[in-house]
Amino acid sequence: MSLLEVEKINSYYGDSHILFDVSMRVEENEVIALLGRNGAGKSTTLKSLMGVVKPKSGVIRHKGVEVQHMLPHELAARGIQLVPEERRVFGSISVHENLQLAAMSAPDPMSLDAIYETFPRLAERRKHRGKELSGGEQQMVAIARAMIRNAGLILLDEPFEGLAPLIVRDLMLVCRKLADDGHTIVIVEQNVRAALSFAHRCYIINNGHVVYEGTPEQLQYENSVIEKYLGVKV
Ligand SMILES: Nc1ncnc2c1ncn2[C@@H]1O[C@H](COP(=O)(O)OP(=O)(O)OP(=O)(O)O)[C@@H](O)[C@H]1O
Repeated sequence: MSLLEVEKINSYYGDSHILFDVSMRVEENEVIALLGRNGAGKSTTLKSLMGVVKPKSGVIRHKGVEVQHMLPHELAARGIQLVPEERRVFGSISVHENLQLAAMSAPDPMSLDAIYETFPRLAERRKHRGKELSGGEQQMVAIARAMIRNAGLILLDEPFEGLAPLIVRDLMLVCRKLADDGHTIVIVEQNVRAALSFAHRCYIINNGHVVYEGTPEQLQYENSVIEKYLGVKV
């Protein structure tokens, strides 16, 4: 049994049909990259996994239990945590206080010492206020908050968006460490090369359809797929 099984979900915004029979699976300890052009349906897929958008048909199973009817807070309680594109770090309180707040709202929080081990940069910046952090550091706080809640499945929505290349590199190292430590992650990202540098498998979505599934190694030989659906070199 996979940790997450998505079977033929169809999601809509009002009357607009956005996802068409999207199927995918996520194994425990696996990092999955969801790739595709702007407007392809990647964020809508994440929102469907998080209960923010309710699929009109299809099944989503988490640990073998059907969850497609559940509300976001019920899915969060099951250990599915979304790190949204807008990072929502509290600007007027310190990094440490931001993390403490996350720990206070979790039933069985991870220790902050363990978090600081994974994110040494946050340990250095623990006394700085949220608004004094760079975009990459804010993204680290957002990811750390999901980890503190002992997320069994972390959904990352465009974590590298709008960050300078050097900061993307730092954050990629963090993501690679999370992958090496066995965290299960679904990452939506426009920066294909960055996402594929630590993903185990990827799905490409185009016009709301899954058009490719494979490992980054397999994908690098699929020039026509890359050109048609991603428009970049991998
Ligand atoms: N709230 C909404 N209401 C109506 N249509 C929406 C809404 N959000 C997204 N869409 C449309 O749904 C389609 C898929 O959008 P989605 O955000 O899932 O794409 P994406 O692959 O994540 O792309 P991007 O990287 O640009 O966010 C697009 O055509 C988009 O215009």
